[in-house]
Amino acid sequence: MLLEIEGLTKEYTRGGKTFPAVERAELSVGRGDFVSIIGRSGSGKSTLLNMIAGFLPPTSGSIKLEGADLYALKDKEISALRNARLGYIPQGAGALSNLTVFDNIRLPYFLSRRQGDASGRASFLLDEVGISPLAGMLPSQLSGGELRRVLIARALMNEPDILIADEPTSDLDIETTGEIMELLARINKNGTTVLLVTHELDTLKFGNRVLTMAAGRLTEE
Ligand SMILES: Nc1ncnc2c1ncn2[C@@H]1O[C@H](COP(=O)(O)OP(=O)(O)OP(=O)(O)O)[C@@H](O)[C@H]1O
Repeated sequence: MLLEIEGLTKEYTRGGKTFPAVERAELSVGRGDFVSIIGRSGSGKSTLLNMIAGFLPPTSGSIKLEGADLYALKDKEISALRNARLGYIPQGAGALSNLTVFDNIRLPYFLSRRQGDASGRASFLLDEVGISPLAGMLPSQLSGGELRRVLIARALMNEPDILIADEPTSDLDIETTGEIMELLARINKNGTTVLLVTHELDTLKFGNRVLTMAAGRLTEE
């Protein structure tokens, strides 16, 4: 199994009270899956994704990537593994404002790997996500949909095993949302596993599995 989540719990303490933002979540994701997780604001979706992406240690439970327990690793090893094997598309903006589109896309490559043709791969990805003419622009010169494409290309730079997207269309209009979702579906068809968090029902049809998050509990339809 590519990704195996067992008994995953994250508790927060606020105002002297401890509560589970994610409670005993179970999820197995195989290669080639396109998994959508839908839930209302505050249901625990970002908390779950942040744990999967290696940013947030769980209170209990485990996350295994091809059998290797993520949080048994040291922080540095988690960062290296994230950079090499997980493509993370953050919510909202997320591109570095002083770098061009091209350099934003190449960035993950220079954070760890030093072999191969980074520029060639970045050019290929620019074309793949349909923004080749924008290579030399700065993020501030792009529309929301174009910026989203930059973040998708950047997440694909190191050929990740799994692409993780946190509400990638929440700030986009209906038409642009459709285009971005079709792009994600095509990337999935080409072999990349996708894990998407959303609160929009319309985006569910693009995946092959749907789970619901409600008050920290994850259930499959
Ligand atoms: N650092 C924190 N400390 C305490 N409580 C937190 C913290 N982060 C999130 N929470 C709470 O945990 C719950 C789950 O939050 P989370 O952000 O995971 O939900 P979400 O489903 O992603 O919401 P949204 O769609 O609005 O981003 C919420 O009640 C939230 O207020």
